[in-house]
Order: sequence, then structure tokens, then C-alpha cells
Amino acid sequence: MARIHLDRIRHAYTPELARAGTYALREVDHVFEDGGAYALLGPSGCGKTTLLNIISGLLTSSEGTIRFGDRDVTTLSPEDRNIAQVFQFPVIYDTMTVAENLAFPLKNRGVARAEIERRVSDMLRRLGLEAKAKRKAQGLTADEKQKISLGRGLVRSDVAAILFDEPLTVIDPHMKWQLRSELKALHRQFGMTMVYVTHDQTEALTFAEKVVVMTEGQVVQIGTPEELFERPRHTFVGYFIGSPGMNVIPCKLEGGEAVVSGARVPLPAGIANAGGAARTELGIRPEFVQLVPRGSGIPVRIDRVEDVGSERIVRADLGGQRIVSVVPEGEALPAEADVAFDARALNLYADSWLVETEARR
Ligand SMILES: Nc1ncnc2c1ncn2[C@@H]1O[C@H](COP(=O)(O)OP(=O)(O)OP(=O)(O)O)[C@@H](O)[C@H]1O
Repeated sequence: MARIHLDRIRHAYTPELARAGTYALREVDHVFEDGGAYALLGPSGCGKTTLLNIISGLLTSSEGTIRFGDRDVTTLSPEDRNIAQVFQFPVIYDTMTVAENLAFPLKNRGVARAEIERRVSDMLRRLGLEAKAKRKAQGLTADEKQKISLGRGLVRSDVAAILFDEPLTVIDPHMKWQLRSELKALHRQFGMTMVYVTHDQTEALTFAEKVVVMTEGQVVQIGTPEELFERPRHTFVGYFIGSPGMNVIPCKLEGGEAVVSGARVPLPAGIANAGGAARTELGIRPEFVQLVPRGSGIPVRIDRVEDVGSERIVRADLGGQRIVSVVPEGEALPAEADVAFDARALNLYADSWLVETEARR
């Protein structure tokens, strides 16, 4: 296992794109700690696969250095980096049995026969494939084949890291949860460095200890699920994580208060200077937007109320700006409502980046 250090990595797919300043990765400077479980999360085209392929060696970055531990691997092939990879679609040998497929990476590395048998039978059990161990892979479902792909990555204990590129795409929805839990259990047991690419926030938040949120070729925040939820460093993280996402409300700053649609909103104590930003916004999760009787907050017009079981999602208009509130089941909605913000959950953003308060620095 290894610590992976990405040192000022940038990537453009062609020299022409680089000259035009069109980078698929704008700059990534980050350390994946040895034994950590990370998810790269972001919308389609944000650069997740590009970053993963630079880590694996399928792609050489146009700028920067990548080190596994103290070793510079920037120009090494995937084989020489000694990593295991699991792709979106199964990569297995159809003519081999399930057990032979799992044993293959170990045989290749000269692992002793008894050890191979032990690890293969453990993996068969974890993947729920014991009954099919002696079946040829050919006739299996896409689900089962992908489980074998996962198993082939996970049986090896000598790898620097295991990289997953949307590995559960072909897996049946009700199996996804089980496989994710199994991956977590394997991570806990063996402590391998795992990097997992996904555009699905549930998958990222349940799998990873640290989630790397990307947009437009840039890492905007690396944090635990709690950190991403409570203190989004960038407005993109706020509305990408959580459902519905964080409200981002344009505001003006005046004498330590935010002015929203003519109303004054006190800011948390000690908020730092927004530093002459061109754009300032308040960020607040819908769970912390309260609907209060008219006259006690900022006036809104309620447009729509959706009942989603344990809570109601209320969509309203605040001076031309859409605002969402989540109201727990059983809580009455005022006939004429204003909104009030829970000050503890209020964040200020300057040009999309979180303004740190003195207390939180
Ligand atoms: N081989 C390539 N040549 C030129 N541009 C590419 C190539 N591969 C990807 N790109 C571009 O690089 C950017 C990042 O793509 P990348 O595949 O890394 O994103 P992603 O987040 O993994 O998206 P997805 O979830 O759709 O796979 C995109 O703008 C994409 O169009």
C-alpha cells in the first residue's frame, strides 16, 4: 500500500488544447493517505476519469509529478505502478471458471497455492459466488461478471492502491448496497488505499472516508461527508451534495449584515471581510430555512409543496429568487409565510468560495 502524492498535476489532452488553456484537469495538488478510502465525485465531464487514469498510469499528465510513497511514478506504466483497477464494465476471462478468474492475479504473482485457495474461497464467500465457483464465467449475468472483476482487484494484498471507475454501474440496484457494504468491510479489514470514481453522491458518501468533490477540472473540496454537508467550501459543493441542495442566495454586505431582497440578515459573529468580492451569496441548507408567520422574517411566496413521506419540500419565491425549505412532517405551514434562517447554519460565500469566520479559522 502507498501514500499517493499528486504534485501540481495539470492535464490537457492535446498540445493545442494546452495552448488554448483548455485543461481537463486545471490543477490538482493533493495527498491520498496510505490506507484511505476516497471517492472522486462530480458531474459528467468534470475530470474524474482523467484524474483516476493519471493515478493508474493509463494517462501521463501533461504537467506535474505523481509519487507513490517516495517513488516518482509519473512516467511509469500501470503494471510498474502495481495497482489494481476495476472498470465500469467487467474485465474477466470468459473461458475460465469463476474461481480461476479470482486466482489468476495471484498465480501471476507466484503466490503459494494454499494461500491462493484461502483467499479465493474467502472472496467467493464475500461476493456470494460460492455456488458458482466451478462455473465458466461465460454464462454468467453482467452483475456476476462485475462481481468477479471486483474480486480480482480485491484478492491482491500487495498492490499500492485499488482504483474503481464507476464499478457498480452494471450492478442491479438492490445489489449495489450489498456490494458497497462489502467493499467497506474489505477496506476496514485490509486497509488498502482505495480511490473510487462516481457521479452518484450516495455511493460516494457511503463508501468513502473522504470525498474529493470536482467540478470543471478542479478539486473544490476534500472532506468527510459531514464536512461537505455542514461547511461546503464552495457553492458548487453546497448544491451538488444533499437533496435538495443548499440554497445559494445573492446578498449585499452592509455593516456586518447581509441584505437579501431588502431585508437584513445578521451574520454569524466575526465573519471576515469578503475582500472586495464581485459577488457575495448566502448559503443555507433547506433543513435550516424555517417558515415562520408573516411579519417575523423575510416575506416569500410559496409556489409548491411536495410531500415526500417524512417531510415536506416547500419551494418559494424570495424577491425573484427561488428558495427551498424542508419542513418536518407534522409541522404546520403558516398560511402566509416568511422565512427565517438558522444563524448557526448560515454560510457566506465570496465569488463562490466560503468566507471563514474568525471563530472557525
Ligand atoms: N481522450 C480525450 N480527448 C480529448 N478530451 C477528452 C478526452 N477524454 C476526456 N476528455 C475531456 O476531458 C474532460 C474531462 O473528462 P473525464 O472523462 O475525465 O470526466 P468525468 O468526470 O470522468 O466524466 P464522466 O463521468 O462522463 O466519465 C471532458 O471535458 C472531456 O470531454
